[in-house]
Amino acid sequence: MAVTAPARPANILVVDDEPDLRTLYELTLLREGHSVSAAGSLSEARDLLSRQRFDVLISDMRLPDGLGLELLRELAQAQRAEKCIVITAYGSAENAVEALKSGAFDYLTKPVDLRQLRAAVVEALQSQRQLPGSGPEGANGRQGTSLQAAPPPPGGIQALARIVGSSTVMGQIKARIEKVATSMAPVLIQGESGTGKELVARAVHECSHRAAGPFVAVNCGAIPENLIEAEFFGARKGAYTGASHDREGYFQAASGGTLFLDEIGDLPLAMQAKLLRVIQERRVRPLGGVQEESVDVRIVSATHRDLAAMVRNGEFRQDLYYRLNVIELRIPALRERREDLGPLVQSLLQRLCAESGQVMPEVSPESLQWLAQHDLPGNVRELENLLQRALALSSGDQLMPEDFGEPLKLSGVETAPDQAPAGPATAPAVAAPAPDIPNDLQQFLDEQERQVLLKALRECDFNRTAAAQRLGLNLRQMRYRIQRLGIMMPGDDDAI
Ligand SMILES: Nc1ncnc2c1ncn2[C@@H]1O[C@H](COP(=O)(O)OP(=O)(O)OP(=O)(O)O)[C@@H](O)[C@H]1O
Repeated sequence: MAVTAPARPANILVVDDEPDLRTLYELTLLREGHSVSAAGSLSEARDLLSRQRFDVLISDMRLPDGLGLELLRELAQAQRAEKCIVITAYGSAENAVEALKSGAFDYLTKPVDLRQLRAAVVEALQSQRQLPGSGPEGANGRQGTSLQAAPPPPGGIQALARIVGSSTVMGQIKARIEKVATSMAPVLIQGESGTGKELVARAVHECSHRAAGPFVAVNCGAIPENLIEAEFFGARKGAYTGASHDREGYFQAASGGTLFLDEIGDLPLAMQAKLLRVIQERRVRPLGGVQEESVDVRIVSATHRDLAAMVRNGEFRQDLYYRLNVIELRIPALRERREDLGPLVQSLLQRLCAESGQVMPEVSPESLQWLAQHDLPGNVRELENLLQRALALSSGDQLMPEDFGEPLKLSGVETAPDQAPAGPATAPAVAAPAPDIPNDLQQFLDEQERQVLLKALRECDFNRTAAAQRLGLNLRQMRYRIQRLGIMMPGDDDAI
């Protein structure tokens, strides 16, 4: 873990029943310029906490008169602003997860690496959002820093504003994003394809104290299995044929920031085990490397699949699920929050028109009704594609239902009657049914292939890997075909 900036002098309480360790932590923190108080038990800690406010509390998990977690819960209940770092025994995943769930900012594993201790304190202090003039003032400072509902940084406010939706549930999700952004706990975002999981992940990053660091998005389903380890952990020169120089992996690239693992359910089982180890140890060994490197990333993952069911079926490791799912954000499908449809249509149209330099048309009430009647299994992404198509087809200054068109039907390919086409790729309408003997065989076959691909993609929630499997193709062949046929696959720019 890299210590990036020196911590501002802070007021820290260390709770550990081992006098030697207590002294070690105390000296380390004093050397950083902090004021340190120490306690050897829960009751001593409670006593100090009742008389003073601290910036950071560092507590061992097991104390003679109870668990460090009790302090965390009491502080949370009293809405106190102390950031808590818990020290857990080596290999006790349950405690680490439990601590994060109870509101700890972060945890450290024994034996504590003092560099990690210093780094965790720096981060905890950076993550404390201060209202102007409300900064903690050291050991003898003001009586109370209680929880301040300061707004997120400007980038965070913008990222939250990009998530359009005024439904109650979206309001709750935004409030939760703000809240969870101030800790290091892993976040798992679940929701159907196109519901805005990546937007949410970015907002978590932008609202966090890591906003100035990188946000690295990885589509776990798009990496060929033989390259996955090098892509994640980096590779040393000569580690495999063609590795002509040292290469950093996603973990190194995201250092100091957030690593967004999209489509985590697509991660092969062997790789799941390796990822778990990295998360637990906070260290990676690049492929072909001898030395391990410490990693400093916050992990946010997402999936449109039912991970809990995958765990039950043995397709996803339970221990990894447990580690990733410390904080869960579930994004509802668009059909479950239809009140968001109107604002989304307006906002998406605005963006699409600005991008294409078009004057923004009005949307007729009939069009809105038409949209509301459809389930839109591809959610906001499908809505975006429908609007793009309507913009291309519309000739007036008002979008009408006919501009959204009906699904294209070609002989031998069934398209569900209530499903609108997924995007502009389907826009070039074939006015007449295909003739028995086409004039242009290649064009005819391409169109057939395009329809089959679109149908498979739609049925697999636009997941390329799943659609490829369905069609007996590998991912590379699928991607080649999508590109060759000019299918405007939603989220193309997300794919790695
Ligand atoms: N609430 C929203 N407000 C504005 N735009 C949205 C919203 N939700 C999704 N979008 C837009 O829809 C598209 C899909 O969003 P995003 O990529 O975040 O979805 P996703 O859930 O990650 O999809 P997938 O599971 O396929 O990766 C993007 O263009 C995004 O900007």
